[in-house]
Amino acid sequence: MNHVNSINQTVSGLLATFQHPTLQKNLVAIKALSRCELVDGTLYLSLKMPFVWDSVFAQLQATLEAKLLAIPEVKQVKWSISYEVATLKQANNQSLLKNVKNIIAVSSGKGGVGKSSTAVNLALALAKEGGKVGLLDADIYGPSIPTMLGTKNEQPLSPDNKHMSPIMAHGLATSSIGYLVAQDGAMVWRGPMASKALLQILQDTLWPELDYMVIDMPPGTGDIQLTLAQNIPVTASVIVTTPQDIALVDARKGLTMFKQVNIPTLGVIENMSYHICENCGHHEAIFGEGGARQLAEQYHTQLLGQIPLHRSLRQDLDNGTPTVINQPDSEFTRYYCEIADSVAAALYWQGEVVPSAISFKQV
Ligand SMILES: Nc1ncnc2c1ncn2[C@@H]1O[C@H](COP(=O)(O)OP(=O)(O)OP(=O)(O)O)[C@@H](O)[C@H]1O
Repeated sequence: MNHVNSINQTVSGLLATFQHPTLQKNLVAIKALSRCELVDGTLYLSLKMPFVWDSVFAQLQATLEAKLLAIPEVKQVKWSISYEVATLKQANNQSLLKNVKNIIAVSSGKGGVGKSSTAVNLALALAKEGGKVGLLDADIYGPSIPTMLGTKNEQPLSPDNKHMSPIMAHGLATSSIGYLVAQDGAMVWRGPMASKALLQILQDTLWPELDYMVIDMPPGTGDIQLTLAQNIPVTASVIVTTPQDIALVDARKGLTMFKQVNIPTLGVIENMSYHICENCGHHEAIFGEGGARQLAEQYHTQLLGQIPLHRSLRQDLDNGTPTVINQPDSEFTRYYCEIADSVAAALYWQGEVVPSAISFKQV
């Protein structure tokens, strides 16, 4: 066997041993290695992944670095990662939205559990992990995304008097009904009207090419949510809950609703899992413990992650710079990034890949 082949085989063998919850098949099986080349003692390793994975990529490097440096010819390793995010088939065979590969609906059975906060930080974390990401605020009752992103005084421009440009915020392409109505304008929407308005915003926004669009759905499981879920070309959903019993009862209704309309659920995110005392760092489970995990098990889905209740998370949102932006190196951002990787991976493994030739076809 020649030298090059033997290094290739050693590297592949090592890569194949790397295990992580985001990998249902190993890196070699999914043909993730796009470059393996030894030049003057430097081993260039490049991965191309079908879902965002930056944080796990850092873990991979830490796990394998020493083993790679133990190969006699290798003096140093230069890693890189790129993405060709897969388009997964939409639920209910809905037509794809132009430029948008995958749509993730973030829902909650009950109001006030932190659905919008989670949607915003999840979208930012998907971007931080390597994706091109959009965020649509579909919470027609109280569109809070513009406040959370610090864009509430902005108004979308219309370059052709028909479509509108998204508002760019912290690297996300965003749109919200909040950009179009007066801030104190009380909105009384009936199901079909709300759904029509939302679909129009979704379709009339000039979205750039996006790997993931996160939709902040209105809270609850009534007619409006059902109509929206059925009419938006959603790929999959995520349910946000707190560990409190009453929130869990409503989260259950959310899981049932998506099942009824055949939209797969990727898992449950538990927000306000425990309170972190600002003075002493003590963790207290003020809303109870273990509820979301049990819920996920009962519905054969996964607990995607747990976010603590902490004053700085609220402050960051109130200031228009969510935690993933304002505290990029914090433990909170790490939690959101881990959730983002789990969401992106679950979407890929649960879904059916649409060949890339038709994935950008306009509807
Ligand atoms: N983990 C957290 N720690 C601290 N504050 C939080 C956390 N999650 C959410 N909040 C705060 O709780 C409030 C409600 O959050 P948010 O608006 O995201 O809830 P929601 O479920 O989207 O509400 P609605 O149902 O009204 O749309 C906000 O002020 C937000 O800043």
